[in-house]
Amino acid sequence: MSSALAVPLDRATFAARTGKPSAPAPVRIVHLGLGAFHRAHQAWFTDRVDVAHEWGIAAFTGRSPKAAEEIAQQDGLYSVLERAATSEQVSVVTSIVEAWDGARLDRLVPLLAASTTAIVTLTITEAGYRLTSDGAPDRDDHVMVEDMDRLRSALTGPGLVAPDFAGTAAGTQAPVSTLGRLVLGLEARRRADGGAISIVPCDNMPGNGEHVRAGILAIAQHARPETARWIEANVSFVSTSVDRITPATTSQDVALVAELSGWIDNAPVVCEPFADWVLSGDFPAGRPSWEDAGAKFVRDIDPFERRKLWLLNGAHSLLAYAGPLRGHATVAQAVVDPVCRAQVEALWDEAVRHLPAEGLDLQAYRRALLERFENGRIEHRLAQIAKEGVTKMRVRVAAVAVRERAAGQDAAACAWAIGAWVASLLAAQDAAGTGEPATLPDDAAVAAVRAALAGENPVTRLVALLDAGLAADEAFVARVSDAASSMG
Ligand SMILES: NC(=O)c1ccc[n+]([C@@H]2O[C@H](COP(=O)([O-])OP(=O)(O)OC[C@H]3O[C@@H](n4cnc5c(N)ncnc54)[C@H](O)[C@@H]3O)[C@@H](O)[C@H]2O)c1
Ligand SMILES: O=P(O)(O)OC[C@@H](O)[C@@H](O)[C@H](O)[C@H](O)CO
Repeated sequence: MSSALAVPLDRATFAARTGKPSAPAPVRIVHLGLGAFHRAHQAWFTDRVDVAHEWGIAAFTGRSPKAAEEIAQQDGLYSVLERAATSEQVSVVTSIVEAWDGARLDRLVPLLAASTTAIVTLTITEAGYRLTSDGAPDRDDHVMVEDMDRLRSALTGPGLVAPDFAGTAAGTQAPVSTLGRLVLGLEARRRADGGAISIVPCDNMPGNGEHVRAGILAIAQHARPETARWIEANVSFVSTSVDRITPATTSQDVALVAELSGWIDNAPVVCEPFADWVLSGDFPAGRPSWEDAGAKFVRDIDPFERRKLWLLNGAHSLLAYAGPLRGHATVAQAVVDPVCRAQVEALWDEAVRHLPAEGLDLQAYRRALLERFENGRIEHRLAQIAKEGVTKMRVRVAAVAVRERAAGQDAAACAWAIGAWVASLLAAQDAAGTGEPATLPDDAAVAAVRAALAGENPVTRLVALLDAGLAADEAFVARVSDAASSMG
């Protein structure tokens, strides 16, 4: 269809054209972090299975209100453009029924308190949790530190929650971090006797359910021990491994969606056809039958998580740093570079030594990953993946290196990947010239990265940001240093 004939996407027009219900489903899921991935994954899974129209999602942005404003103008509707190597298709997702700025605590808190709300999902990026690697609130993060104190005075003060919550939200006591807001909402649920609920983090972190549980309990314990006890007894934390390559949407994608579908949609998402969701944990207040769209519910999620983080995400991070140094801008370009590809394969050889041989079909998984990476219609920018390198490299590559070294191996491919990260930071610093601060990729740990780059033995100090044991391992650091020099 010509995009000139396209019409704005909204619920009434969509219902009239398709015969689908025009009334939104009731809110039973709250989502925090209304970015591209939520729309391509959890909202898409829910949309596919919710034939009875029972599971509406109220989605909140994490930082900027922009995505919420765009989607709210379309009554929550948006298009998913699935791009395979040789074909593409567009579908409209209707499961998001409300879209809000995350700062709208006057809507968030009552929803979290309502007994009709059964599930909270999150995609706020790894850094957005503001936790240390062991799940403790990050005391070096001033937002987290200030929120913990705000919550302590808010939770012990009178008149915090509904019906007069809007006034408090505008006041100084309102938390600004996502976990702070969540603890506030859980306290409101406790006071409202809203019952049990599941929290389902969907970010790329190992043991994400347990990790977030530890953080939320520590924040609540600091604010009000009674809140922490209620959370322990009533909140189920579900761990997940999530997978669907979803790059940031471009203006060309917006135009293409109008051309292919006839909808003027200012908030489409683009992703690959592949989608995977593995979950482990309880849903005491119910859940959509996500398994009908291919989700898997397992007892032990650990092998699935490690396979995905070490193979898919590990390779992504390797390419994100090595690729630009070799002139590439996207995953599809970098993965066909013979040097990068050989290093990806070598990294995978190291990682699979620490994965169970049974049940994961590792050879087929690796072959499929290469095909997915080579899909040139998915323009996955390496610069997007390179952000938050410290958090990502810790769990995607350093975790494998630690196991390799403990097993007496040289961990050469892990060292090469970490060397690429180091080389990219050193190159950014050099590019800045004398006296100018380097323009480094976004990273919550950027101050520590800058300090490491400015001091003596920058390679050792950078490796120390990933793992102290690796930094003390002279042979390993020498390999990282050699790899970085060969790329610099
Ligand atoms: N995009 C993918 O291919 C993909 C695949 C699997 C998992 N994920 C997970 O989803 C996360 C989000 O990816 P996306 O593609 O939706 O990104 P995005 O940039 O489109 O959206 C990120 C969302 O997180 C929020 N956010 C960012 N930093 C935050 C902070 N410090 N505090 C609170 N909220 C914050 C933003 O406001 C936004 O709502 C990733 O970091 C990853 O953990 C993404
Ligand atoms: O989303 P991030 O920033 O955690 O990581 C970038 C990519 O590695 C990631 O988004 C993958 O594309 C995704 O995990 C595939 O399922």
